Amino acid sequence: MSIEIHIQNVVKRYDEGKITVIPGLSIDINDGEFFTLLGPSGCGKTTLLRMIAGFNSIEGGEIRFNDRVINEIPTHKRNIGMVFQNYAIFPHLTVRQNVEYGLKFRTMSSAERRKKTDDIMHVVKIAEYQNRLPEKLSGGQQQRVALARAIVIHPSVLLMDEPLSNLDAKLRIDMRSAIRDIQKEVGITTVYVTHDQEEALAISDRIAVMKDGVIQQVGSPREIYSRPANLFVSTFIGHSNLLKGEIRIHGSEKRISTMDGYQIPLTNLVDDVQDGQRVLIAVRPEEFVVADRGLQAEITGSTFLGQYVNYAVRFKDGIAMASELSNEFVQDSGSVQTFYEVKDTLRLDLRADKINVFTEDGERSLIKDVRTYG
Ligand SMILES: Nc1ncnc2c1ncn2[C@@H]1O[C@H](COP(=O)(O)OP(=O)(O)OP(=O)(O)O)[C@@H](O)[C@H]1O
Repeated sequence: MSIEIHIQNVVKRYDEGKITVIPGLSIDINDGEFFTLLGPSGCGKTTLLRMIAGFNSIEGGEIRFNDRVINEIPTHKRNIGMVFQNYAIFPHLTVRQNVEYGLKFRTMSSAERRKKTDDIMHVVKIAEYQNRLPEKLSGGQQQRVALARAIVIHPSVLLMDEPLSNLDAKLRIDMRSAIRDIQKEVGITTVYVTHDQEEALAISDRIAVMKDGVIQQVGSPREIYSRPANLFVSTFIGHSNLLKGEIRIHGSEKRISTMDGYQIPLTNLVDDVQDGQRVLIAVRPEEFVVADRGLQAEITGSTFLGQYVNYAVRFKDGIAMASELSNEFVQDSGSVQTFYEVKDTLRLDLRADKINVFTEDGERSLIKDVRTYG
């Protein structure tokens, strides 16, 4: 069954209404979509997920699954599958019994129950250890069991709250692709909570970035990374180097002037910028180009990371930043040096079509066509 989730102006208050955690939030989640709520600790991700699940009351607005308002519908009647960080699988039951447990409250023949369990263990790739107890499984395998138990009921909606946070770094990466593949195979509309931006970029169809209970931007991973709607999104997702600058308008041409006087022509600024307006320029590390012209920079440190060298750089106007240059890139640039040493000076140009420009207070992007709500 196809399910869209519509969240309209929902409000969450705690402590008898004294604390407002979500002041009025709206999102539409598409059928079959892998949708992620991303934000720093305490921004209200879990609170919102628990409202969708029915564990939290809703103090205003409504949540609908398709046309059906679910505000007052108890959790067990919402047909939801859930996976949390602590797996919550039963230690005294085998893998098969754990998965089958998901079907305990469904009326069906034992043959049907067995077939559904077999099918899902196959999809989630745990059939080979179906007779083992959880203590004989790795963390990743246990999380697969939890996932299998959540989806064996063919839920309308799958909710996951930081399901990978107990796993080590390597396993997290393996499991996030596994979760994504399984979700695409079964096609269940999924809401996923994480504070890990790389995980969100890797796993999601779309991401809602939240801060203090307010959505900052909704968009595809690519949109959010390359065209952040404000400074918060720009610095929360990936690394952004910040430079101060000013708008210069000469006839129909618009430029950004950095503090050391370097001028970057930009063709994609919004129409309402003013000559002399102060702005913030956000540059991803990979948007620097070693060139003959550009910002004067001095290397203040370097970290070798295999594919990349991460350089700390100081610019003439004194702002220090980290710049990641790939080894290959530095070689291909025609520079005589493959690697730079501390105290080396160089010039860094910026990829004008890639950089982002924000109002001085960081509240709004000044790049045309940036979508706040995808
Ligand atoms: N039962 C509660 N009573 C009062 N305040 C609460 C309650 N549950 C959560 N909060 C507050 O609501 C805010 C949002 O919490 P929530 O757990 O939703 O954040 P989160 O974004 O999921 O954070 P994390 O990533 O740390 O889990 C926090 O300030 C938290 O202290």
